[in-house]
Amino acid sequence: MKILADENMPYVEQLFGDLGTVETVNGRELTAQQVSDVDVLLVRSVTKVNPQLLDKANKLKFVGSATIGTDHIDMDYLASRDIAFSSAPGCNATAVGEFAFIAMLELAQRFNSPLKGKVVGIVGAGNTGTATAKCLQAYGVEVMLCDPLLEAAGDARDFVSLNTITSTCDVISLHVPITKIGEHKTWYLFDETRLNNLKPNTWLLNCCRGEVIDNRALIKIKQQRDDIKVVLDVWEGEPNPMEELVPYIEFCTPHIAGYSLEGKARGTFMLYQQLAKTLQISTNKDITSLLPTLWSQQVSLNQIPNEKALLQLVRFVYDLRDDDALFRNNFTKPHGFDHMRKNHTHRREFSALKVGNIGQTNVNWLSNLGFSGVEL
Ligand SMILES: NC(=O)C1=CN([C@@H]2O[C@H](COP(=O)(O)OP(=O)(O)OC[C@H]3O[C@@H](n4cnc5c(N)ncnc54)[C@H](O)[C@@H]3O)[C@@H](O)[C@H]2O)C=CC1
Ligand SMILES: O=C(O)C(=O)[C@H](O)COP(=O)(O)O
Repeated sequence: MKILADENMPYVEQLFGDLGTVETVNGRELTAQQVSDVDVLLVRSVTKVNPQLLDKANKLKFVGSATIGTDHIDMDYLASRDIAFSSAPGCNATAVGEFAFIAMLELAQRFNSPLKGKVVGIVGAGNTGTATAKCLQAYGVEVMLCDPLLEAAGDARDFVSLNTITSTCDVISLHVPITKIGEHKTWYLFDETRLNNLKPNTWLLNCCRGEVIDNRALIKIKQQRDDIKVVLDVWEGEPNPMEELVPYIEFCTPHIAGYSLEGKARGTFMLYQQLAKTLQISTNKDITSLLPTLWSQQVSLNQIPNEKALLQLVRFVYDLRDDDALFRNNFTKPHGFDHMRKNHTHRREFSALKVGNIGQTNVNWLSNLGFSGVEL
């Protein structure tokens, strides 16, 4: 069996090696010729899986995407060809939640304006939105959720409208899929009018898809309003972000909010399990044995961390400023955006670090945030 996989998919050989011959390719440049003789195709978000790519792939029986988003996949076409498909819902939700939380702590430090005490609006309360809310609530920050689809489906949580979010919240974090049609379409959900209506000093974070914000309108607004602070992990027109936009953004990253080692490994592992199910073979591998330990496994605290100390703790796991600096130096270089993604040093999730307490300090909220606990 020939298995063709995106080169940015860790652990693919370890997991799929026993099932067939694994070859890796540049997913953005994948051609119809390269997939013409494959049985299994494993992609990431940069590969458009459509008739143009697959028309010659007559042996293909399974397509897997190690991602949460599926906007790059023509599902109807796969169904019409009777090709099994699986994505990896939720695989990197923790990574995105922690990334958004870390970015908010960084903004708080930069503008000397504590996160604690602010109200954060989450737009899209699915896996990544909920993971973001979980971090914020563990730290004691008030969260408002906006998700008209979940609300209509009877989700028991409290929801508010998008207008309430923009008029009430100090921070807004976007976590919706990209959709171009329907009552709740998200393409340019934040258009010029909505951006104009943001209340003074709003912090706006986008970790979902670039086109949820009209990036040209964002440039225009930022030229007039320096009070709004923006963090972008995703960009309209990837892999070529608008060069004029970058100087207006506080923290810039190349679509790596979901790039924790755990998140990527989970994505590959979920596809391995789904392929095994499709082929009706039993699996004998587990994900934990694949993951290395963090360079430092444990830190001890002797007092309850204040916000500054919390930022130091999270920087110990992931320092967002490093990726921001790399971005600014590299995004205009040829293939710069994809090169940064390919060579990204996968950060670890909070759970990779054990946080213990010395003395009577209660750090339960840090376990709620995701850190592993340790008895000292
Ligand atoms: N930056 C990155 O590295 C990553 C980006 N993503 C992106 O984030 C998106 C969301 O991921 P998940 O939370 O896991 O998906 P999900 O499907 O679990 O949740 C998305 C939620 O958005 C809601 N929604 C849809 N339209 C809405 C609207 N107009 N207003 C408010 N809510 C709306 C849906 O009802 C759903 O509950 C993915 O589709 C993907 O495009 C996902 C993972 C990593
Ligand atoms: O899961 C998703 O959806 C994402 O946006 C991925 O984290 C993007 O990563 P790649 O698939 O482009 O490597």
